[in-house]
Amino acid sequence: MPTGVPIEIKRLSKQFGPVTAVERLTFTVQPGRVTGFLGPNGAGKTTTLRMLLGLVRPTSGSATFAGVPYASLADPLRSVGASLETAFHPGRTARNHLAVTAAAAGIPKTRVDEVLEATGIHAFADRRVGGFSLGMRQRLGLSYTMLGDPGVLVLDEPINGLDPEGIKWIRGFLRQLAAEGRTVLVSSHLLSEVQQSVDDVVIISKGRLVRTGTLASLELDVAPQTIVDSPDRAALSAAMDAAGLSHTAGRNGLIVDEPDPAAVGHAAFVAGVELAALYRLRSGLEESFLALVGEHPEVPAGMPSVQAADADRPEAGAAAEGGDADEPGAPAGEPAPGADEPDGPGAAADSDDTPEGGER
Ligand SMILES: Nc1ncnc2c1ncn2[C@@H]1O[C@H](COP(=O)(O)OP(=O)(O)OP(=O)(O)O)[C@@H](O)[C@H]1O
Repeated sequence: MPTGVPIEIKRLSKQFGPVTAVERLTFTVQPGRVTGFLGPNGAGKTTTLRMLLGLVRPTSGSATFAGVPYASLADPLRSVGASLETAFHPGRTARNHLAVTAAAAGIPKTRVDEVLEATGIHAFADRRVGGFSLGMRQRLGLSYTMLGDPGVLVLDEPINGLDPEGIKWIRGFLRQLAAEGRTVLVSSHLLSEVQQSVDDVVIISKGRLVRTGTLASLELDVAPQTIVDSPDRAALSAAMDAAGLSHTAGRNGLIVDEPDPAAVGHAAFVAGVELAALYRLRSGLEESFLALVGEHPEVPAGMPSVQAADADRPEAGAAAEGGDADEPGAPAGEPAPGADEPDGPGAAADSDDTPEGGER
């Protein structure tokens, strides 16, 4: 069974002329786990992966497999399977594509059928790729990455385009690869897309690292807040101030940085303020992610923001109207808790190389 090695990104930067695509990125991807490499469009994911695979020269820093750059790997196809930039000719069959690559890499022909079986497209092996759906192409891309039975998999948006059944399948597939001890790095611009597949996350925004850690640690970060309202909001605000509870004004009341509605209710009670609503507001993981990458979902005024914020049921005795969630993007949205600053200002890694032309 192939064993994975860590992917090590160290102070990696890439400058394209005036555009800083990646800036001093440092993180490690561990074997035996599925890691989500996340960030909105344009965050620098593809550029990072291209540097990792030796397709783009870094301006500074390094991207290696246990210290070895891709270009120096003794047997790249058997070490690293990558779905980046795999273009399939529409007129050729799936089997033909894989057979050609296998022959060139000295991989036995029998492996072609094995990977087609493993990715569930064996029945379509002799069909032309031009007729494949996006989901079938994704599976073919995965077959390709698996040809050399590599210990490391680098998959660019592999879930994009899959139907619900395909999504369910790939979750199990990725988990199995990690359980076998492989290193599995999966990029996506949506946390919700990979949330059920990944153990760890690396989140980037504008080329910079904003967060690494386990998915569970990100979940813990989703700090609930309390919504409280009163016929006399000014008095309520003063009551919160008096109790030392920081808050901001929302559409449905005050948003208080306190997870326990009882504490908020008590503060109002002490000040003799009548309440009209009191309930807990809990943001979802996706909102936490959006806040981290600086993209707050907008919800039109008056619309229940069900997808933007998942308000807990109003607490007993509260007069909340239908558990209407308040402001979207509710977590305080510290842009980078745990952000890794790999080096200080003026570090050598800051130096800008001359950008190469013609890349991409
Ligand atoms: N060859 C290039 N020349 C100039 N700018 C580039 C080049 N490649 C990428 N960029 C810029 O670098 C930034 C990061 O792009 P990149 O494609 O790495 O982001 P991404 O996170 O992969 O986004 P997406 O999911 O949309 O591909 C963007 O501003 C992009 O326009």
